[in-house]
Amino acid sequence: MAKVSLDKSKIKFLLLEGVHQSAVDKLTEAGYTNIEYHKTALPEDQLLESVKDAHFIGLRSRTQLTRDVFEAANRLIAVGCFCIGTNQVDLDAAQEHGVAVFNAPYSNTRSVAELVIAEAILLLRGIPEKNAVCHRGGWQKSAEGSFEIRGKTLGIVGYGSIGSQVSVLAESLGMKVIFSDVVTKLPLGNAEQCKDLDALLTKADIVSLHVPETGATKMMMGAKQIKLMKPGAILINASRGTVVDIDALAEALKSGALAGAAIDVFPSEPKGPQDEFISPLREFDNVILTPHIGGSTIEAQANIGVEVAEKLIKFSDNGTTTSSVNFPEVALSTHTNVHRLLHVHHNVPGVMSAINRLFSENNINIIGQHLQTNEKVGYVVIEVAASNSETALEKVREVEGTIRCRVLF
Ligand SMILES: NC(=O)C1=CN([C@@H]2O[C@H](COP(=O)(O)OP(=O)(O)OC[C@H]3O[C@@H](n4cnc5c(N)ncnc54)[C@H](O)[C@@H]3O)[C@@H](O)[C@H]2O)C=CC1
Ligand SMILES: O=C(O)C(=O)COP(=O)(O)O
Repeated sequence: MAKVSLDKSKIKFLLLEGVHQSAVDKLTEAGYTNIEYHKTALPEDQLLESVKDAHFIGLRSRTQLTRDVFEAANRLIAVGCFCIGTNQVDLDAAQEHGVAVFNAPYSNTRSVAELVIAEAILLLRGIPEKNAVCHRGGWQKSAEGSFEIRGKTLGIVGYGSIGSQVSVLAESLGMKVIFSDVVTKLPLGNAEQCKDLDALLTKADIVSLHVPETGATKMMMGAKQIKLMKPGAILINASRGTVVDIDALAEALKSGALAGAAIDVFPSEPKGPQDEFISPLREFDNVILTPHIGGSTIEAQANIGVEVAEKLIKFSDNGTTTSSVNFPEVALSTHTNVHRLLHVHHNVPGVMSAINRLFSENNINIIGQHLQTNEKVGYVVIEVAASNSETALEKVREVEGTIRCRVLF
């Protein structure tokens, strides 16, 4: 019988930005040996070249997967974001090209939350300045401007996985927690939801941002919002660099309106260690600057490697799209004695009836069918007898509205 599915050794995984070895190990164990591994993000021209024959891409927050990349990646079937954020991927373009995108929504939550709490303690004690003074030979032994975090009010903006985890840790340290979110959320512990961001800003001693990058969160902490913060308050941002107006923050620090800040993410981040980190915040000793390492712990990275690799393997091996961020979710068991056609199509009237008609006209029995749709695309998995799969694949590919179709033995 003619081959209708690729050998695993021919399925190329392009792994970027030093995703953890645990991902490589998982893929290899599952028989996927064609792995192009890069420790860093690739320059755009090199990325466009490397994606040409890639079936899967694995990346972190740095690599921008634009529409141009999807246009160049003819064979691509899925993207794995080995992180939480998916703003670096043009999800609409991915969907239009029939490419499923996965991420690791929880694996580095705790790492970010721990860092935020540590920064809150250090900043309220004025440690970053005192540390800098010591390094320069000084000795600033004073309680002036140093406070315990116990009893202080933490304002969490975005009460999702990370925000709510920060909330629990903060309360365990005796902080009062308030939060704002676009969605009404069940408060954990004694936390209280504020009516809006402005209300939170006027009450919090420390404001910590945990929103995703969206149109609505872009510059949500601008000059106006920063001015609403309490005199001597502290701002922590480990969400995305576009959320804070860095120049306005620098102004507030210069004038002494804010007592300090901890910033992990920036509007423009160096591409790698070879590039200089440029920011107006470099001059402030009372600002903790970190190179986007909120989720960078050994534990988080190892877990993320396994979690995302498993999602890609499942999708490749049996078509499961559970927890995809842009694709209709179909959960499938392993298939035995049948071949599976995985058909991605535009969600327009007539596609499914055309597919079913075609099966009936060609006398191909449908053993199982699993369909899920979202607003734009439909994903149908059709199980047929092995002897029918080649013809079935040939036929369904011709159905108008088809984006892509592959077959699994
Ligand atoms: N610094 C780092 O290394 C890391 C940064 N991140 C960033 O943290 C973000 C948050 O992560 P999670 O908590 O896991 O996400 P999540 O999706 O669980 O929570 C985000 C929360 O923000 C809320 N939200 C969305 N738009 C909002 C708006 N305009 N105003 C107020 N609230 C809004 C949502 O309703 C949700 O409750 C990620 O999207 C990512 O960008 C995540 C991991 C590591
Ligand atoms: O998980 C996220 O969204 C992050 O921002 C972490 O990104 P990274 O994997 O460290 O490039």
